[in-house]
Amino acid sequence: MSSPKTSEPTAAETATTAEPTPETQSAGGETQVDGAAEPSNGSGLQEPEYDVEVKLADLQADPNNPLFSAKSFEELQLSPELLKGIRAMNFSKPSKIQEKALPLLLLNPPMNMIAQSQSGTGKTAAFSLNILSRLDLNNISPQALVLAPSRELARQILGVIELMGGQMPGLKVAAAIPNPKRRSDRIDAHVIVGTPGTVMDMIRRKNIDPRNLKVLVLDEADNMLDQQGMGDQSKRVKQLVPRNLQIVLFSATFPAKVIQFAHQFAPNANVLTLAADDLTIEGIKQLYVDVNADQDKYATLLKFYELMTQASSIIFVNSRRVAEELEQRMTAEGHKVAQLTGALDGQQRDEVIDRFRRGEAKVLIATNVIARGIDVQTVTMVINYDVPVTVEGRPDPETYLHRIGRTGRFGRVGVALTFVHDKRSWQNLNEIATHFNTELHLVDTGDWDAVEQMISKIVKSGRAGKSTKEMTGMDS
Ligand SMILES: Nc1ncnc2c1ncn2[C@@H]1O[C@H](COP(=O)(O)OP(=O)(O)OP(=O)(O)O)[C@@H](O)[C@H]1O
Repeated sequence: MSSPKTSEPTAAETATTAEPTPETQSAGGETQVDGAAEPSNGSGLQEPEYDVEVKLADLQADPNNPLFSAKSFEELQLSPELLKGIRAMNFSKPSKIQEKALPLLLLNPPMNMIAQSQSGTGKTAAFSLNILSRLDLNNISPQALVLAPSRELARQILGVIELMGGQMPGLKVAAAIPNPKRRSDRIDAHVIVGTPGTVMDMIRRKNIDPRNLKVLVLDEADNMLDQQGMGDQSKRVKQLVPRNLQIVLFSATFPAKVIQFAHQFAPNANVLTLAADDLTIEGIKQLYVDVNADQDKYATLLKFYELMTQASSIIFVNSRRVAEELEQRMTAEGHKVAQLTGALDGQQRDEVIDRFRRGEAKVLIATNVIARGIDVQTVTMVINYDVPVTVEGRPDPETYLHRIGRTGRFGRVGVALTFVHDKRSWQNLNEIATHFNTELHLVDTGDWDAVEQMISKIVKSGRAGKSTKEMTGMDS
């Protein structure tokens, strides 16, 4: 990053309020599996090139054995119903993480797994296939439990499992997310997907019977295990479920501070990891804009508005207050935006995210509640209106990575644009870029035509695969 043109901030300028709900926190990490660029998938999209390191808990699985790298779904000996489900999703071959993780996940007797792969590379399908292949459909009691950090993500995972298991007769999948009207309802389903607080509460009230659980998945596992995230809740859930179940931890990030706890939580796990340099996705063009003062941020944001509405965009902010202010101001000026923060009730949150998924709302202003896991393929632009920071006000590389990962899903291209407005925010972003050893490009707001042309070109091109220079007109 080039040096900031902005001056030293005042304390007031730098103060940011992290979203206080338990469903907001971040994660970060380093790690590395082998592999070359994927040929085109069924969708015509191409996965980015990256290496995954495999660490096996015991040597019963030889990583060089072709059985432990599945090049097709057929060779995994899945049921015909599951193969039909995969076809219905238009997946023609496994993604890199699916290729590596599935043979290990499906081993019998089951083994625990800690697996890392970049955002948008198909982790959900990997753990969902494992779950679905282990169910006894004749027994309508919970056999698999998936925990996720937000209701939005839990609902999304539920949708994937239902779609993938759509050909499995009698399959029941249920959500355990906050719902004041159904707090006392008992859940009879084969698979439960929920947020940890609600799941814990429902097990204690005997509305979820944990006795037949065989698989426990923590999606966004680093966040679910972090003491500043949902670590305590996840630990309590684990105390309430059978001891011998298969524990599966998935995330794009595993920062050093949680990795030890992850190994305690999922003992003797097979481990799939990525190198820190491989964490960012090439299809996501990372830009930043340097504005002079806080007030100029809004004016600059408006300049991008038209580009944002060309497809779908998310504007991330660090507090509910800024989300509300931006929404009110933009709406009053006739712009169509929606807002999603932990201040809304569950029903409102569901309505907002569903409208955004359907493309009825194109610009979504959000706090970190939806920074992780949300898969809306039409999102071509992510704006960090505020540089992500931890509750202590430190730069938060993991949240940055998860936020920008809402675009550029499964080989698509996207733009991630971060605003810096003073020395502190510039330093924070610079630390994030250094953490991932990645280059961010300065947008020259002196030439709007060029900016517009460059971003439109990326946004409209839709898919990755071209060189950065070709895509952006910039050297990477
Ligand atoms: N084998 C496959 N072939 C084609 N598309 C796939 C395949 N696997 C997953 N996808 C698609 O890729 C997209 C991203 O998948 P998913 O949401 O599971 O990513 P993720 O790795 O969990 O990302 P995040 O880290 O952001 O949670 C989804 O739209 C999914 O349908």
